[in-house]
Amino acid sequence: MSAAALPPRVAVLGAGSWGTALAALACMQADTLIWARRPEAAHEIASQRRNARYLPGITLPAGLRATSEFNDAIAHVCASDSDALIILGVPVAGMADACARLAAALQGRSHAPLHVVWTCKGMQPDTGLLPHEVASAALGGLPGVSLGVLSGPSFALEVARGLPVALTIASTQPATGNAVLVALHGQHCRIYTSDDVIGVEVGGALKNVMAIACGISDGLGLGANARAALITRGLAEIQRLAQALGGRAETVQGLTGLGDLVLTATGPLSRNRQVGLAIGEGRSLEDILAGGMTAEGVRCARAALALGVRHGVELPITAAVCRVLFEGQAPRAAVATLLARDSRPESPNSYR
Ligand SMILES: NC(=O)C1=CN([C@@H]2O[C@H](COP(=O)(O)OP(=O)(O)OC[C@H]3O[C@@H](n4cnc5c(N)ncnc54)[C@H](OP(=O)(O)O)[C@@H]3O)[C@@H](O)[C@H]2O)C=CC1
Ligand SMILES: O=C(CO)COP(=O)(O)O
Repeated sequence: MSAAALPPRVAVLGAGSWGTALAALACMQADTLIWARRPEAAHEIASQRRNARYLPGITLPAGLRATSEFNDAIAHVCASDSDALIILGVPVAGMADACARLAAALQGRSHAPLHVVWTCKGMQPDTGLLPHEVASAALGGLPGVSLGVLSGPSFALEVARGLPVALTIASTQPATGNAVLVALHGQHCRIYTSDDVIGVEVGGALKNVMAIACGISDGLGLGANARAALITRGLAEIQRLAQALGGRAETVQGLTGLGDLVLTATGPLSRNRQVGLAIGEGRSLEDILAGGMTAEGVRCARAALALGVRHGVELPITAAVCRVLFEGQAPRAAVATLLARDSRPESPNSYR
């Protein structure tokens, strides 16, 4: 697959840090409009070239247009006479809402092939549904609409600064991979393609939980050896769940699994790691999340554990994170419990 075709029109729905950084990237080669639900956020992007709350210090490209009118964003892509791309930049908690809104806005509109891709990393808290299940329920039956997930190791602030990044688009529809490739693959951004939607989504969801675990360990001052062990055994845990759900081990070992796990578990910009660090230093979860920070590993930990139970997959690190976050177990006691487990073969599948 090459990036030879004309770039599609792009609408980015959600103007937080990642939506804005992706829109800034896309507008370098595609006609791009970003939608923010708050009018003042759209106005700040359009008139001041800034999104100070989410990307402090960044000047956005002059070519990026913004709106707070949802229908304007949908009209922008539907007006295209060739393939167009919608990127959902909302967290997993806003995914069902955004998909329902999108489905309603598309009713009765004609459009060329429309590719809808999401960037969220997590699971629905109550149901454990992965993002593709949420998207399929709302959008799956719509004619001319195909779906995919865009993921990988990518701190929004670094991307907004024009630093290099590699991302993976996973879709069962090659045309969706191609639309993302043509819109985003370029000087600073490499796009890889995959058809393993489940593997990509489980990697993105669980790496946040592992980043919390590594943050806790570092906050306790347990050292680099402990962090390396958590990353490696965390990867094995992610692989077990991904395979049980139908994903592939090779995907977990790629950008969206290992790559994003290493980034998030060690990178100072990670909000999930910051949550873990603060817990390890003795702060309460309520206090840490009081400012409204997006840290999807918190709610994902419980959903993933329940999913593991349903599928007979043991997730010891996820279970330890849950005990610390939700059951009041002291972080040091959780570490002791992990260390006291019986020895076993290192293979990720030795648990099943
Ligand atoms: N930040 C990063 O480096 C990366 C993030 N991601 C993933 O991308 C997703 C978005 O994260 P990120 O941009 O960081 O999050 P942020 O917290 O920075 O921003 C979230 C944005 O989504 C908006 N939003 C939230 N709920 C809804 C909703 N129901 N309808 C419409 N808009 C909504 C918020 O609007 P408002 O401002 O009005 O509250 C805000 O603009 C997450 O799943 C994250 O894991 C992936 C790769 C990198
Ligand atoms: O997903 C991310 C980088 O790929 C961002 O991680 P955090 O949500 O922990 O900040």
